[in-house]
Amino acid sequence: MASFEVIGGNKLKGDIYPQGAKNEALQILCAVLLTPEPVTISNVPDIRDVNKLIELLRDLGVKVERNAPDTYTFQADDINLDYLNSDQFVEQGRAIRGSVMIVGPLLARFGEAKMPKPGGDKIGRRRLDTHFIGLEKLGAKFNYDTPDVFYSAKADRLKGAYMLLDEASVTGTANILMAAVLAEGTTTIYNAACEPYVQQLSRMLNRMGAKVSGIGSNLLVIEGVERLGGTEHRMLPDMIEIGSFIGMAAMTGSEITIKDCQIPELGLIPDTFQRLGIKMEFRGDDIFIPEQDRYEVDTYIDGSILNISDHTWPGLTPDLLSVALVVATQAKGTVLIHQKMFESRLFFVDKLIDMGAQIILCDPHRATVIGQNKQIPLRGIRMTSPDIRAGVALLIAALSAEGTSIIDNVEQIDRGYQNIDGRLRALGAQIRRL
Ligand SMILES: CC(=O)N[C@H]1[C@@H](OP(=O)(O)OP(=O)(O)OC[C@H]2O[C@@H](n3ccc(=O)[nH]c3=O)[C@H](O)[C@@H]2O)O[C@H](CO)[C@@H](O)[C@@H]1O
Ligand SMILES: C=C(OP(=O)(O)O)C(=O)O
Repeated sequence: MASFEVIGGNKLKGDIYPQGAKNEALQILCAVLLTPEPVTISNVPDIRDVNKLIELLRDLGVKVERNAPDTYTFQADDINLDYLNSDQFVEQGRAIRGSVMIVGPLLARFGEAKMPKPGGDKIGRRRLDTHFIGLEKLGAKFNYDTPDVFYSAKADRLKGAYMLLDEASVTGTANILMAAVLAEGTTTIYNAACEPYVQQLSRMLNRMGAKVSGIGSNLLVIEGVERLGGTEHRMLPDMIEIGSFIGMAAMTGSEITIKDCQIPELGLIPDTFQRLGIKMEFRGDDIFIPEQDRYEVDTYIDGSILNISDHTWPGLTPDLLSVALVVATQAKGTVLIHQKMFESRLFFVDKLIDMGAQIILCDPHRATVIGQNKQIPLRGIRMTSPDIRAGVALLIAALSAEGTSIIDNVEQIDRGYQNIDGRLRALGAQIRRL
């Protein structure tokens, strides 16, 4: 297990480029299974979860060529379905959340798929009913009854259907969409997730010859086609990384420019940090965060305490609440952070409390943060990164803290942040991988 040693309290300065989006990459990579033709993808982040999925695809028979550090060509013209029965596949599938999205494409193209319970963060219950019920509506038959939680599914040609999802699951929508594009007839997915990731996937599928409409809304209509062809696709910048950098700049009182952000795709993210008091300027497509020694939390119009909570897109993504929470610890004012979707994502506040933050964990979903207005800085401690976003929030806390912090289990951070220590050092951070 690797660790970071962080000597906090330094101001950072400079430009930083966000990596390609992790959660988009996991969808887009699975979509290469839908065609025997080459698919070239650029702005692919060099992070653990994405590299693990690329390895899984390669082992499944996909030809993988790395044309540049962030660009790959994939060709799925010789898939070895027997690989799905191997122990190695089970191990790979269990290691990442995104692996579940091979099921839709495999069912659509080959009529069968297998899948262990996928991995990802242990941040609460992460059920897959939405995926499976949607695929069943298209005609797939699932077998769930295995003691080692290994799902298998079969289908003759899938048939389009109407479905109202019980929740707007992000990976669930992507999985069903990737199956529906090759189904016979029309599929309607109502209460679909509409994150930029799903929009990007839909546009890529259309470039491959699919007929997806309603992109960006919660009503997707898909007219099935016989086959899909190759395409080129460029990943969006990672909006969660952009939000993390905004929070990091504020906590460390640093002047930072986040380059090429595709600002129109960020939804409520900039607004949320502005409500926490962080000043920013949009300079073309860059976000400039000026040096600020203090920032003050907004209240509602009637003067009541601000509540920052997650919601399905276009609401605020749950993946940034840990960062918003850590930023609030040094703001002037009080904020209620309400994590509605996941029940185990706020427990990391214990570590922030050990660092001196004033937080009341009201219940597993809600924490009240009483900001210190930078009068009492956090202090460095030794801590463990419990999940990817809590990990980055603790890293931001450590960068702002007085003294030295050690963060253990940084593999969690490496799942989604490319060479984070190197990139932060380039901004002047004192961070070392142990
Ligand atoms: C690989 C990937 O892309 N992971 C993301 C994806 O996970 P993933 O696709 O696994 O998450 P889902 O969208 O399925 O659901 C996330 C959680 O929110 C709950 N839920 C979901 C929708 C809803 O309308 N109401 C509701 O309560 C679900 O029950 C579940 O507990 O989306 C999550 C929600 O944005 C993000 O945190 C993850 O980073
Ligand atoms: C929870 C996340 O990832 P995963 O779904 O891969 O666990 C995340 O990206 O914040």
